[in-house]
Amino acid sequence: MSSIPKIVILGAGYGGVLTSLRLQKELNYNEADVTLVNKHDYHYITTHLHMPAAGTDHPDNARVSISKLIDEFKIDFVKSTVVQIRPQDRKVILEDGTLSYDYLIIALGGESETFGIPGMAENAFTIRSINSVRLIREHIEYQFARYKREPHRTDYLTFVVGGAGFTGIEFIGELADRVPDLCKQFDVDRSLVKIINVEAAPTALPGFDPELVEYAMEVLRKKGVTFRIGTAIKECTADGVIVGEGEEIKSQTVIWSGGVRGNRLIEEAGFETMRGRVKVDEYLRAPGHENIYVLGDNSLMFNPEGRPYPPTAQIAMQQGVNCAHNLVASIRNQSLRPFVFSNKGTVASLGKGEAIGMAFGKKYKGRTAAWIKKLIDLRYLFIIGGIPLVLRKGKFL
Ligand SMILES: Cc1cc2nc3c(=O)[nH]c(=O)nc-3n(C[C@H](O)[C@H](O)[C@H](O)COP(=O)(O)OP(=O)(O)OC[C@H]3O[C@@H](n4cnc5c(N)ncnc54)[C@H](O)[C@@H]3O)c2cc1C
Repeated sequence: MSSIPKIVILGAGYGGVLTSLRLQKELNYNEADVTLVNKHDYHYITTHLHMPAAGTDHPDNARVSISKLIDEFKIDFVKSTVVQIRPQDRKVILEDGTLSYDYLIIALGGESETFGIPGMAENAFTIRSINSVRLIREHIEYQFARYKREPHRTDYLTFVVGGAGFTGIEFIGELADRVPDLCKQFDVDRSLVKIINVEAAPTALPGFDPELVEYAMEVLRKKGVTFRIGTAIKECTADGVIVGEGEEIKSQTVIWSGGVRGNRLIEEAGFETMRGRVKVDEYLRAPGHENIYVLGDNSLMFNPEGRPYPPTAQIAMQQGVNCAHNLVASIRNQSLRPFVFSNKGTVASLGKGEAIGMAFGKKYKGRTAAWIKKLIDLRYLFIIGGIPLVLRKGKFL
């Protein structure tokens, strides 16, 4: 190891940003050389992306410039795309250069998991980044404009959302709120617009309390959403989806939110993975690599009952804090701290003023849950950017 250890953090999402912020606070001058690499020069607030995707908010409100978050005197930021991780050489290959490291933090976020459904990767949209939601937002408006030119094509006005997990449900809530405005803007009869949610599992929002799930579905049904729960999508084509026993739902807009996997670069680097996620040790390190930490959607950890923790921003943030602590401890030859997840609860938005959630050991729904969701979002802004960021972005959340 060189005299000043080199720490390279891949990805400025929830895990990467929290690791960076903690390191810049805890490390002493010249104790380590820290580099943060990210595809874009902004951090995006993934938990907010369902709004710009549906068009109920502007994409800019879901992103923050990285230079406003980190202290560039303490952390070098490199805007680049990682193309290869080479653990055997302790190097990371970027699209425009190479970085060597003593400690590596992999926090590149997840990718959409299509479970091999034919045509899904090619024909469906996914809600994963600022660029992906810009596309969805524009596409939705375009369908209304197209319908006005070809009024026999009602498939332009049919929106299929695959998956009734967190992302799918939050997006549907926003889309259902957006539709009346679009109908007004394009002089379209609301009854012609269909929002269909198709979910293979026997319930929407698995893991949520059944009473809250029923409430959520009722709220969304009242907004005009049709649920096809317990129905698998067999294929996605350029003309729609094939579901169940071969029924075709014609649609020009399929949004897939049915699954998340880890980043492909991790498998390609030779790490052992399950759906692209590395089963990390109690200190968040990849097995056999004491100098490589894997966080957030790229890591796999199990709860005391032996079930994997779902990939969430909440766990990614807590892992970032723990990872920074362990990096500093490693450099100072102190003992590492095992990661213990502290579940603060989960809230799913159902559109304006409506949400369901479990927090502080209690169930919440309606306006109260929507307020808790807002508080969670504001807390996040405060953690990463303090009061100035809360004042700048908070009003949009
Ligand atoms: C619509 C939606 C709503 C959600 N709502 C919630 C919620 O309410 N609560 C909750 O807890 N979780 C929620 N989640 C899940 C949560 O957003 C993720 O679990 C969380 O973002 C994971 O954090 P991460 O640090 O692993 O990765 P991410 O936050 O995804 O960050 C990964 C970063 O790596 C960058 N990157 C990727 N590939 C490369 C590359 N090759 N080179 C360079 N940079 C790269 C990306 O640009 C990104 O900045 C939601 C997810 C979605 C999609």
